[in-house]
Amino acid sequence: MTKRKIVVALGGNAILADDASAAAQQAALAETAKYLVQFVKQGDQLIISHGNGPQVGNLLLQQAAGSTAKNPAMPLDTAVAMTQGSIGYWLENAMDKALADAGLPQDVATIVTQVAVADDDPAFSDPSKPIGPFYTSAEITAERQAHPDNVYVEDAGRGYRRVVPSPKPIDVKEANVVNALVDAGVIPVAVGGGGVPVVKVGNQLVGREAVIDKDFASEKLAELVHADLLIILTAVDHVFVNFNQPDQKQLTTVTAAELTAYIQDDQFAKGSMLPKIQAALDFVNNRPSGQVVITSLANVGNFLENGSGTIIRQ
Ligand SMILES: Nc1ncnc2c1ncn2[C@@H]1O[C@H](COP(=O)(O)OP(=O)(O)O)[C@@H](O)[C@H]1O
Ligand SMILES: NC(=O)OP(=O)(O)O
Repeated sequence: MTKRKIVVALGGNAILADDASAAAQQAALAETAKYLVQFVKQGDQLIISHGNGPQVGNLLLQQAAGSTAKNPAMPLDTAVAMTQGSIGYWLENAMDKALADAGLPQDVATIVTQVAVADDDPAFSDPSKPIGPFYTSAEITAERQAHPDNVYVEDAGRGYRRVVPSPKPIDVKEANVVNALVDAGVIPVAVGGGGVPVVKVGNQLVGREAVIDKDFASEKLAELVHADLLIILTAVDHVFVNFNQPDQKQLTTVTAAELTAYIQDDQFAKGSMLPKIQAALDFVNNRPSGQVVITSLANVGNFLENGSGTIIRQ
């Protein structure tokens, strides 16, 4: 069997459900790693990416709470890098154990990844990426008073959440490093939290306070490393049309043209499934030999056995 190069993007539930403690997130990743090792077992070359919305928002709150003149809070770009480090550590640690349990020799290495964005991206003046915890309507007034510069929005009936700018990724600075690691048989963890947003000023990359969508960043990386497959793991086994309606229908294999028609028909929720679909379209349009799979961690075994999941191709 030929080796496939796969970028796998981990959704929120792969790391954090309700309990934001380090122990609970590590326990979730220990389970996640067992699923990911199934790809390695069958010979695929993996590159792992992950989100950081809850974690980076929590980190900013911790920074603000302990901030003094001698111990200042770090800016958002640095906080994104910090979550790449913490989640990367948890992932390496969990994957090391799962690989050893399966008798596999691969090493795992986290790359602190810088992702280029455009300074004139309209997202900088229109914050949309939810980060950190949910607030009730009773809590949000105090939160707004404590942090008057922050923007908060109501999130689909689930409470209020801080939102920050989320510019589109243009380039991944460390893409060649990621590929070199893959060629050396290492499993890289890269573009964590969408990557650290940077803009180029002369020869200097300068951080920008934003959180890039991890599905868009994973797509860009998949393009740049010439991946065969982009797998977006989330909470659902399939993408649906008429989602949550009595006549909902799961999508199995779907073409870019069909997906575009479904977008025009408003089938995918903004801020949840829509960015995944847009990332999928970008990948198959920019890399016509590539495919995208959207499914859940729990369904990985079925995907490997019989192709279960939503498969998107040109
Ligand atoms: N058409 C759709 N088909 C499937 N899921 C959908 C659809 N529209 C919205 N969703 C929701 O989108 C969620 C995935 O988005 P989100 O939770 O933001 O992703 P992540 O796993 O990256 O955190 C699914 O769990 C599902 O509840
Ligand atoms: N950076 C990012 O997209 O994180 P989430 O997937 O956790 O929202």
